[in-house]
Amino acid sequence: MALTAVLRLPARALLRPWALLRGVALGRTEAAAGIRNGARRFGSQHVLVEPAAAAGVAVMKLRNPPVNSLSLELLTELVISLEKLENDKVFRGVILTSDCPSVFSSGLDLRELCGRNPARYAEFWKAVQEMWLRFYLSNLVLVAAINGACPAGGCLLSLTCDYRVLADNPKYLMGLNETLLGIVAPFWFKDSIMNTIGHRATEQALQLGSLLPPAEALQVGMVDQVVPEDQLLSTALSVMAKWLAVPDHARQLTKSMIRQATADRLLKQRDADIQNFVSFISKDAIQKSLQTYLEKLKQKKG
Ligand SMILES: CCCCC/C=C\C/C=C\C=C\CC(=O)SCCNC(=O)CCNC(=O)[C@H](O)C(C)(C)COP(=O)(O)OP(=O)(O)OC[C@H]1O[C@@H](n2cnc3c(N)ncnc32)[C@H](O)[C@@H]1OP(=O)(O)O
Repeated sequence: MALTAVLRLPARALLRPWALLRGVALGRTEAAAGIRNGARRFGSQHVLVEPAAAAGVAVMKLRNPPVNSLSLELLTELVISLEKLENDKVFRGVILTSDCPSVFSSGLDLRELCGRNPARYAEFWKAVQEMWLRFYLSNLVLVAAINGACPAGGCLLSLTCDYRVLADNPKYLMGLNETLLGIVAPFWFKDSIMNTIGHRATEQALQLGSLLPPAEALQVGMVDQVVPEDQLLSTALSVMAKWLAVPDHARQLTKSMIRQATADRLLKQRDADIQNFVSFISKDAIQKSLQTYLEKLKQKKG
């Protein structure tokens, strides 16, 4: 960034050097446009973060076209973006949504699960764990504004949030469909859904790999609200206002009291969980199953 451009920045941007670094990553025009609007706007290649109209609230958009598959890069950038917001005392809440049309996130990037070596599988799985732990235990209020299909890892990401609003569109299916791919959701995926929809509903949803349309997702408690698509963001903002009316320290300690034990189950056995994943995913039968699923997805278009 040229010195003249730096000098034109408001003082508050200069106090946050990472905002400048992001400006460099974004390209000068986009960063400058954000600041000209009186709002700090930043992003990485796959995650766009901009302040919402409401004070203290940021909107975090996933942008890994075409379907926001959770690649190692996207997972890493999500964690970095959240950490930056947590360290910036201005922000108290985040609305998580998608920048890709009609898909919130297609889940873990299947290309990360096929044909890689054990070291890469281990690195990828560590990033999945990290994303889940950081989002699940975040001090910030997280509201998911789900504006598209939300299978598997996409559903998991939304389950880390404190509240989920889903746009009412019959194509926006949601759930943990791992069994349909011939794979098994790890225990912490299961814990996330069970803490949300309860034991009996989880028995069915997880074994059947159910992908639920909005009305059913609402009925089972997978989401808290279903609204017309054009009201998604305004609803998420209203929900956020209600959550931010509670003093942070009391809400944060309460959240941690409810969630820490679930996170600790993974924290106590992170390495074993990685080893489990690597040996499971490396099996020939699992690789075959995933390849077939990926090919079917590709053929769907033809
Ligand atoms: C006992 C021990 C247990 C140990 C635990 C071990 C293991 C657990 C392991 C793994 C857990 C994994 C969880 C996951 O998240 S797996 C991912 C599951 N995701 C899905 O099933 C969703 C698949 N995608 C879709 O259904 C559709 O794409 C979607 C509804 C999201 C969007 O449909 P749309 O019609 O708009 O787009 P498409 O034409 O289908 O897709 C466009 C393009 O993108 C490719 N693609 C789709 N999803 C993925 C993905 N998840 N990863 C990578 N690529 C994806 C698709 O193939 C198309 O590609 P192309 O044809 O344009 O090249």
